[in-house]
Amino acid sequence: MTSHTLNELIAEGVRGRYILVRSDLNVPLDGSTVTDDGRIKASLPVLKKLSDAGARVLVTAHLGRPKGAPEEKYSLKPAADRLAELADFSVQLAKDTVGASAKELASGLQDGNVLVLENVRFDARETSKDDAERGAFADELVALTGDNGAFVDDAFGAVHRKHASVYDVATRLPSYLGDLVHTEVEVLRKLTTDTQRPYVVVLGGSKVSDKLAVINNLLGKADTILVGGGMLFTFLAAAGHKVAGSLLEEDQIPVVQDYLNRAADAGTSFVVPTDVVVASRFAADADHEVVRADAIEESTFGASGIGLDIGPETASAFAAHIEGAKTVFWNGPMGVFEFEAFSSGTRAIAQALTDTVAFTVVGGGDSAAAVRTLGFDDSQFGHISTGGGASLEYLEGKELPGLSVLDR
Ligand SMILES: Nc1ncnc2c1ncn2[C@@H]1O[C@H](COP(=O)(O)OP(=O)(O)O)[C@@H](O)[C@H]1O
Ligand SMILES: O=C(OP(=O)(O)O)[C@H](O)COP(=O)(O)O
Repeated sequence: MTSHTLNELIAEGVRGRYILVRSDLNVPLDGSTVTDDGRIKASLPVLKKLSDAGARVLVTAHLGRPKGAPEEKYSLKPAADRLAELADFSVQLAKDTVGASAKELASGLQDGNVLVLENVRFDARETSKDDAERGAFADELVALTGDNGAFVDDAFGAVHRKHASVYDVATRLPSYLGDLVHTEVEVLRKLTTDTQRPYVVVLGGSKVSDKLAVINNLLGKADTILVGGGMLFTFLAAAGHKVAGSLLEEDQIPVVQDYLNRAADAGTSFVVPTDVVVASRFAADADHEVVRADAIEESTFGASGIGLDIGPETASAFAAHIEGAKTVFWNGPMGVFEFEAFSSGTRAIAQALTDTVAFTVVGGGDSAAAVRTLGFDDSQFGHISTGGGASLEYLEGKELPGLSVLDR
């Protein structure tokens, strides 16, 4: 990559200039409480560097996946409040993204102050597939920076998204690579150029179709793919098993069948769970039991049972693969770790990663949150990436819009 760096921008001089920064502040919340502030802490250094240099910083970010209109539960307020607590500079939050509040607060911004704009996904144009629509939104974001603005992309977790605040603003302003994105890419680049084998990839989480898409290019790259989390049920269904009320993306079954058919020739083996924890309902205090993965509907809860974690036999099998690996990449919790009763699988995988001599990378907002909330420390892993989908797409060798747009 030959992008301009943040240090180059600082050297050009930013005092008094409006600098638009895309950060990834997509943090897990419990009501209005941030349950893991890893992404906020990771975003802080770039904001501080710009603030210290006298820039007037406008931060764009998303939270969750609102449907293109404001929704209070997706407000960036909890994230902005936490950022303000951690920062030694002024942080304000606009009530909108490019509306009256954003304009008024931006125009009153002093040198060194930071203004967070409300969730960019409250505007449907942010994620539109239509270039003109995204462009129009990008124009409005850029207009907030006046006539001497610049753009810094520091949202590693969103570099795989061709969205207005990631991609289109960079085609309109002098643009620079943020330090977080730079560091993340350096680590992942080393992993792809000098992969020590066996290379084991552990996949889970709930963004099933996003992550299934990535497997296509991991075939032949990874030696073993351990399948947990929400996506395991699509694998079980592809093998002809019933999964009761578990998370299932039926339209993805043929995709998974194709992967399973091609795996052996590609030199990649899939390890699919042999047992799962099935619950009576999606709740922390739900009744639950361990059943064979091919007999989920035979649990006490019948067709209404929901698989919320991998079982102990699967966790041990996964741990053995991780123990024998030289490189491990993990994205996506093995189960609904937010509920103690369904956190064992995720805990077992985190433990296995800390025990192995392999180089380990954990990627993803919720995966990083999981290892921290389960009591592990960042220092126990080779690298904790702020991006799950982004790091997976980087590892599969795909061109990432948020990075390629910064290339000179
Ligand atoms: N079996 C399951 N059913 C439903 N949700 C699950 C299951 N296993 C894991 N999850 C959920 O997946 C979420 C994280 O998924 P995802 O966003 O894809 O991960 P990351 O942010 O690490 O990339 C967690 O909130 C977890 O509760
Ligand atoms: O949480 C994120 O990605 P991740 O769950 O893959 O780590 C990023 O903030 C991107 O969010 P998105 O997947 O809704 O575009």
